[in-house]
Amino acid sequence: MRIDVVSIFPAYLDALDLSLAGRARASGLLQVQAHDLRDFTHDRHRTVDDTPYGGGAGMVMRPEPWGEALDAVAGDDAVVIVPTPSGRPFTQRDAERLALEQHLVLACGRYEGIDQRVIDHASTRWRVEEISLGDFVLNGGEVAALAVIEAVVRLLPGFMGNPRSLQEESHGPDGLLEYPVYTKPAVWRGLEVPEVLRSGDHGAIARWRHDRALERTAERRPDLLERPDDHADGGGPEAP
Ligand SMILES: COC(=O)COc1cccc(COC(=O)c2cn[nH]c2)c1
Repeated sequence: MRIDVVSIFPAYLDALDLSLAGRARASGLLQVQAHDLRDFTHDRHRTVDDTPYGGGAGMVMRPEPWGEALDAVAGDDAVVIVPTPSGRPFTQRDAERLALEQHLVLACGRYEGIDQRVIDHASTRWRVEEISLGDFVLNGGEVAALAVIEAVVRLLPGFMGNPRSLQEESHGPDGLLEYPVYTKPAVWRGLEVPEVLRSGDHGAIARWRHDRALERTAERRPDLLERPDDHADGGGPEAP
């Protein structure tokens, strides 16, 4: 897989060298390249933003540099991913789907956003996905891009140390949150590990874990229990 990231702060992506993606890159199965949007400007001040038509606070990212950057970076098979507060919610299902792609281009917006014509024009040439990581606002797409890259890269075959751990994780096939986990010591600050987990009774352990996952999901994410088809693979009967 190849991942290109376009940003006015390309150094943000250096963090990938520290993470799983760093190992994956070493294995040659993944190429990640950050690009400075300002390299696609031609004025002395390398201007990337301007005042918004229609007025309003803040600045908007100019279309010309973005047009040239995407032309230079995105191949025909690329999926252009634009993190934005106004995007569709990004879920584990999306990470799984994107992990099957050959080329991802992350377009990191800043200020009040990127001129809409960039998205409109890009959509005539590539698959473009505007995605949201949550109902909050960052100063730019870089942190979101790091999160999307990590969520995708960890699913690539051969990158995750122990593939089994991919099956039993939150937002996994059963669509529930992860159950609580414990390790040694058996007693820590007077707190004991639940007895069942040390019983060796794997059936009882599986039941206990499912019950805890259900409990936690009902408590923290009741939405995941309402429409199973949105979150789990298959799940309940198809809606009529
Ligand atoms: C068309 O897309 C754009 O214009 C993107 O522009 C911006 C502007 C400001 C901040 C961001 C970064 O995304 C988020 O803040 C975000 C993503 N998920 N939750 C919060 C992106």
